[in-house]
Amino acid sequence: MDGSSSSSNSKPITFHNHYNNINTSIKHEKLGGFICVQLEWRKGKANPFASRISARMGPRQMPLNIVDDANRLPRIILTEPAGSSAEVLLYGGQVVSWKNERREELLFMSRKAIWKPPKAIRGGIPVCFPQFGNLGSLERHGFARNRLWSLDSDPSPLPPANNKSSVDLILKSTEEDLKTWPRSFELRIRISLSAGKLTLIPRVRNIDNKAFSFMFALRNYLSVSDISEVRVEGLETLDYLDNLMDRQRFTEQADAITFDGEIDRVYLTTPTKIAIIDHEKKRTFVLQKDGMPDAVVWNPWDKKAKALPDLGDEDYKTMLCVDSGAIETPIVLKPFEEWTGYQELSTVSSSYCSGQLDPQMVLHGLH
Ligand SMILES: O=P(O)(O)OC[C@H]1O[C@H](O)[C@H](O)[C@@H](O)[C@@H]1O
Repeated sequence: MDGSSSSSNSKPITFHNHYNNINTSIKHEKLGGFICVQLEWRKGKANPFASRISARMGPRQMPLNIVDDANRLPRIILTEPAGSSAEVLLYGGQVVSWKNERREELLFMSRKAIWKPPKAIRGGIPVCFPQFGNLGSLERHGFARNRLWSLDSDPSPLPPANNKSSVDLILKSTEEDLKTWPRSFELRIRISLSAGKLTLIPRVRNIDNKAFSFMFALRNYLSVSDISEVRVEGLETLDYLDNLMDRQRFTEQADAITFDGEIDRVYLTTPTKIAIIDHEKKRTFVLQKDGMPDAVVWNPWDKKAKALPDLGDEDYKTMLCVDSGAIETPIVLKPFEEWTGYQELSTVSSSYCSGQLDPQMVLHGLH
């Protein structure tokens, strides 16, 4: 779906964009049940923010492709020439879909996901900030995943993004958040799509006058064909904290992680590459990360799945969370310091049967 193509019956309307208080001119058209809007930032004389956006985008920059879906949640559609796509919600700053050039969905989304604030959406790539799990006094996994983020007009020092395949989002502390977590921050994320690759660059800036620390994780709900046939390589011999055993520390003994029951572990100080091998699909996800030394592996299995109201009873069979995180050692920022993380998800086709896959080659970049 490409909202940048305007149709003859698309009529421009003007509305006040409450997501970031910018007046925008909109062309809208019906596309497969969505209202598709094409945002054209209008240079606002009295609005320095809007002027900055216009300056950044320049006259020839493609407009962002934003649709307001059936749940009234604005989502940004990213596309790239090879034909893959990604969809990102302002709600949670969350990637909710990533499809390859054959239009196959690569991320898991619960069939019972609740697409309504204040619940976090069960699937895609939720952002866990400033807390992971229950490791603190805040709501589980922090509040970032259930806040409405804004488009980020000034992603510097990153260069301006290509609006067709990339989007910059920002979340700032609200009055309400400051009551429970009294630290002023700016949390940014750049989400970029290229052929076979989805890249997320999160950043946290301390705009407070005192230092603070936080945990951070990108929870990757990967779509797999059958969890019993999946193996994860790259975490062997590492220490992990087992959330199912009061966070006791163990050392991984297996050659690779396979699944036959509930798992909820934080692997510590992992290599920068992890391979998630889906035998049935003959597909391997390669997770590359930086600035987020830990990796969480989570599958609720049958009992927990039944207890989660927004997860289908059988959904655990087709999902696996492998997260990038900075969890065991929280990140500390002095005033005006910024932390930057990096995550890249890509897929390679794989088959043990045909002997095409050597996991070591995938992990060590020899493919
Ligand atoms: O249901 P959520 O808040 O998304 O959390 C999902 C799961 O995440 C973590 O891995 C926690 O350790 C689990 O206890 C929790 O069930």
